[in-house]
Order: sequence, then structure tokens, then C-alpha cells
Amino acid sequence: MKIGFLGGSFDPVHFGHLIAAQDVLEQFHLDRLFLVPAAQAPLKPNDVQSTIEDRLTMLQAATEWDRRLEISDYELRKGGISYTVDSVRHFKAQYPQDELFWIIGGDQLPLLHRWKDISELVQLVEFIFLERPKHPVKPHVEIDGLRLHRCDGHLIEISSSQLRERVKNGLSLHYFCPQKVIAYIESRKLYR
Ligand SMILES: Nc1ncnc2c1ncn2[C@@H]1O[C@H](COP(=O)(O)OP(=O)(O)OP(=O)(O)O)[C@@H](O)[C@H]1O
Ligand SMILES: O=C(O)c1ccc[n+]([C@@H]2O[C@H](COP(=O)([O-])O)[C@@H](O)[C@H]2O)c1
Repeated sequence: MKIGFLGGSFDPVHFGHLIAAQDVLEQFHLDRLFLVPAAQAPLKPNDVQSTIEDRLTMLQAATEWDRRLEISDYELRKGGISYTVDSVRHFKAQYPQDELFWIIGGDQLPLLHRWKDISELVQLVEFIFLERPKHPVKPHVEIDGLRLHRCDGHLIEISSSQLRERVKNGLSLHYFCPQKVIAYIESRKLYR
């Protein structure tokens, strides 16, 4: 089986994430795709504003009807800083016979060489990246053994930080993320 993992803070989840997930599922013929919310993403410790519970609830609300998208709460249960290598060791033990793919936005590529235990990580998973508008994919530091694939995705210019800023400025989130996520953000008064 081919299994993909899209890790992130999902603060909040938006259509950029969901379309990226679908693009990769389709183009790489994945059998399963897990969204993996981080307890604390290593390189942006101060950006996340909502609790683990809120971010997980929004992800569930966004995907509960879609059997193709699964959520792994492994990093949330583990807590602390969510290093991908720790999660991938766990997933590799769980799915020893399968091909594992870690999905990232192109903005992550220049930082990849700084990820924890990257030389072990590249042995355990293949990487798939998607370009993002306004984030030109820069040449990245060569990483020995990196298996890197490009997904020809839809180039959706949405980011979680942009949506948090919109809420703060009293602007609507309509058409940026699923209606149920918007209703949850309003009911919990998030990002104000
Ligand atoms: N619009 C998008 N298109 C493609 N990939 C995306 C998009 N938005 C996020 N990603 C990727 O999804 C993963 C998780 O993203 P994350 O949850 O940090 O959201 P974000 O929108 O990048 O957040 P922020 O604006 O707070 O930095 C990252 O690898 C990121 O590059
Ligand atoms: O393992 C690392 O060192 C590492 C460094 C930076 C980012 N990541 C992972 O990349 C994913 C996206 O991170 P971010 O910063 O865009 O929320 C998320 O799953 C992080 O855990 C992982």
C-alpha cells in the first residue's frame, strides 16, 4: 500500500490543505492519506494560537464526511514538539510493508535540511511537495538520499495565518475553508 501523511498545525485547516491532500491522493494513487496535526510544529513554536482540542475538532469537522481523508492524532497524544522523524518511526512500525510519503508545501523545502535526524528520515519516507503561490520554490540544500517528488497541484493561495488575520480584521472566512470550520471558529470566538 501507498500511504501519505500531511503534517501541519492546521490552525485552522483550510481548502489549501484539503485540495493539496486530494491532489496528492489522485496523482500518486495513494491508498490512504492521513492528516497529522502537530502538537507543536518544531520551526514555528509561537504561531499556533488555538488548543489541540480546537484544531482537532476543526479537522474532524472538515473531513468527517470524506472517507478518503483520515486523521492521525498520534502527535497530539504524544505531546511536546512534534518532530516528523519520531512520527515516521511510529508509522513505519505500524505499517512495515508499506510505502510511506510525507507531504509538504514547497515553502518547507528550503528548511528541510534542518529537520531533526533528516538523514534517517529520508531513508524512512519519500517526500512529495506542492508549490504554493507567493512561495517560489527556492533551491534547497542537497540532502543525501532524499527521494523527492513534485505534485502538480492546484496552487491555492490560502494560508492559516492569512485566515487568522482576516478574523482579527473582522473579514469573512467564507470560501476559504469548510462552513463547519467557520461555524466552529465563530462559536468559540477563535482568532479575535
Ligand atoms: N495553500 C497551500 N497549498 C499547498 N500546501 C499548503 C497550503 N497551505 C499549507 N500547505 C502545507 O501544508 C502543511 C501544513 O501547513 P500549516 O498547517 O502549517 O498551514 P499554513 O497555512 O502553512 O499555516 P501558517 O500560515 O500559519 O504558516 C505545510 O507543509 C504547508 O506548506
Ligand atoms: O521534524 C522536524 O524537524 C520538522 C521541522 C519543521 C516542520 N516539521 C513538520 O512539517 C509540518 C508542517 O510544519 P509547519 O511548520 O508548516 O506547521 C508539520 O508536520 C511539522 O511537524 C517537522
